[in-house]
Amino acid sequence: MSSIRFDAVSKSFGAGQVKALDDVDLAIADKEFLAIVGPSGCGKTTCLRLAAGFEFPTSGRVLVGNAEVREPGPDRAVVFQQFALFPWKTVVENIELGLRNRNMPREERRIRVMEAVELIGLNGYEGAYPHQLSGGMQQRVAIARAYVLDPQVLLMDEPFGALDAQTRVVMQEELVRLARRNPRTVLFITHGVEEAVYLADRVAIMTRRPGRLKEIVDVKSIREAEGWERYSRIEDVMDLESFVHLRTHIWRSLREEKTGAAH
Ligand SMILES: Nc1ncnc2c1ncn2[C@@H]1O[C@H](COP(=O)(O)OP(=O)(O)OP(=O)(O)O)[C@@H](O)[C@H]1O
Repeated sequence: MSSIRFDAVSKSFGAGQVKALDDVDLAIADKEFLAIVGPSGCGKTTCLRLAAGFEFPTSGRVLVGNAEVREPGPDRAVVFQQFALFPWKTVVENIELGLRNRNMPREERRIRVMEAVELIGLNGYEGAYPHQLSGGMQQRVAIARAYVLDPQVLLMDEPFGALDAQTRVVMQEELVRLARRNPRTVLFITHGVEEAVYLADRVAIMTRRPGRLKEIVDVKSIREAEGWERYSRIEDVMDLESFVHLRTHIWRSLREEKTGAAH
């Protein structure tokens, strides 16, 4: 069981001058994919860093699998926008780094890494160095590095933000495929409304800073009712009336926050 729960979480920085989060209650179910969208600076990354154990709430509690988060742990893997691969290590060496840190025996490591290489479609590039790979391939290595640890929880902060539009689409489609084959509890931060609707089971919309939860949109029930899963291409899903409707709804809600129309 690897749910994530924010229980009345507030977070301030710098002796309280900057209030980033204000009384956030949010529950992400085991194996659920939840995306957070919200205006810049509303506290999205702060939510993720709290779940990762890189930061701690000023008040309230963050729980992963019913245990309060007190430090980073192997049950949670984090993927950031900047891939942060080691340039002097090959694809395989980059992917197996976390397993080495866990003192996993060499043969087991090899099997796990090869499975991840296969899953993420990097066969043939095992010995390549990051500078020999495109941005999309580098990000796939970063995602494989997270998956190989077989974490119960994946925390992804704008993981495709630095990619060009076409590569981004390929990565989004791949993540959906991976999520179906190997579901994990995912907290996904994005500025992309379409990306959120395409990937997530639910989309949480945050208010302007100090970030509070404004609304949670249930995408999964509509995705299932409207049979989005029949389509493997993002553009076909994005064409569906039900998709457009959800996207527009979230856009409006976000625009209210940006322009302050709701305040
Ligand atoms: N370590 C820190 N020290 C001081 N202030 C911080 C720190 N981390 C975040 N903040 C502030 O907290 C607020 C929320 O930041 P956060 O990065 O969580 O927002 P965000 O929603 O992820 O923003 P963006 O969409 O622009 O990435 C911002 O005002 C930011 O300046």
